Amino acid sequence: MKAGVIGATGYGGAELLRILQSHPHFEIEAVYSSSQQGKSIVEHYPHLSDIVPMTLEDIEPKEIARKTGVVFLATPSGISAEIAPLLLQEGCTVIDLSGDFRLKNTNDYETWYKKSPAPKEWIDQAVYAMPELNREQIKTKETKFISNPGCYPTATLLGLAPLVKRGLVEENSILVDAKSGVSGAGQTATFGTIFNELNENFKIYKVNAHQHIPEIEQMLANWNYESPITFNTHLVPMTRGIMATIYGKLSADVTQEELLELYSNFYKDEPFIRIRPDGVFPATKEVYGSNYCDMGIGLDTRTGRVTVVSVIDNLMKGAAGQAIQNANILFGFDETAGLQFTPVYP
Ligand SMILES: NC(=O)C1=CN([C@@H]2O[C@H](COP(=O)(O)OP(=O)(O)OC[C@H]3O[C@@H](n4cnc5c(N)ncnc54)[C@H](OP(=O)(O)O)[C@@H]3O)[C@@H](O)[C@H]2O)C=CC1
Ligand SMILES: CC(=O)N[C@@H](CCC(=O)OP(=O)(O)O)C(=O)O
Repeated sequence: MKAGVIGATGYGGAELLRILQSHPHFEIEAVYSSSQQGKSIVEHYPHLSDIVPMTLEDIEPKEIARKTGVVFLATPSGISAEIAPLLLQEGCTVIDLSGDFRLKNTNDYETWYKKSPAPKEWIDQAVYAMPELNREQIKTKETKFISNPGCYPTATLLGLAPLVKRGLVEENSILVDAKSGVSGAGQTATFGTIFNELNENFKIYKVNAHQHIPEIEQMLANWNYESPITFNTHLVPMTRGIMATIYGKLSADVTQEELLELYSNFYKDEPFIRIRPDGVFPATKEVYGSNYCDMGIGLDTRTGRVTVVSVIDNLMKGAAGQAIQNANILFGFDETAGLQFTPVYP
């Protein structure tokens, strides 16, 4: 299957190329750029020098449709909203990594992203695709447009799903304390991401205003958890990794043993989910460079609250890895194809 990557010069794009390069069923047919057309991708990313030295091409939807069977959009929010409809109209199968097609309610998009939403007809066609939670919907023959989930929502929703789907969390009790490495902010430096600001520092940002809050709440509402969550994000001086520490008040008497059993059973057939044994909690390095989401679960018997720790690599399970997992499902390939990376450690 011939694949194209738009936004190939970005971090998400580079990670897609790293995976696609050795994927057994996809081959990189073309890479696209809005600012570096005519240059080789290797000039921008020398670490990719063993892929065919590919020249970055102009984003021409007709030509992209002619050349590729699937196109990955690793472009910023606001940009995907413009490009995806043009590609879909030409008959492309599109996997979009941005936040532009995740929120079904366009008012939510305007409120949280502070931008104009994508056309509603295309938002309605996009399948919000987190394989562990809605695999069957991704598999349907009509699916031509995947909206890949956000990095924080991936770690958070995978951590919450077993509890919330079983109705084990009290309304108005979920708090999420999330931390990310700096590659989550993409490759363009801002004041907050320069070395002096990051080094030996630890910062909270977008307090109670992160654009991933409505994405998480949208899915929780599908599981009949209707109340808002408290969700905050922190920037950690590391390159990759997300840790979501999730707290919720339990609505029934359950033991630590039962909680571990619940999580182990819920994810027992999932190739990319690993549940730690009793008393063990994952660290971000334990998933670095891989498509895993690792979790640890701890019951606090004094407060009746549960703590779930969920870690992913933001560029893998949080972006490019999940996008390839979705593409594998969409095209009927083995879901783990091209994604069997053991984490890089230490
Ligand atoms: N980084 C992460 O961990 C995650 C990122 N995402 C999402 O994935 C997408 C890509 O993120 P990331 O790779 O980090 O971002 P980067 O900023 O690293 O790269 C984005 C790329 O988009 C391209 N671009 C910028 N403006 C335009 C434009 N007007 N038209 C076409 N292309 C444009 C640029 O390439 P060029 O100038 O060559 O066109 C740029 O390299 C974003 O929507 C992000 O929110 C989602 C989950 C996690
Ligand atoms: C560390 C960092 O800055 N992370 C970004 C993640 C953005 C992202 O992935 O944007 P989407 O909304 O398109 O998913 C942030 O918190 O905004």
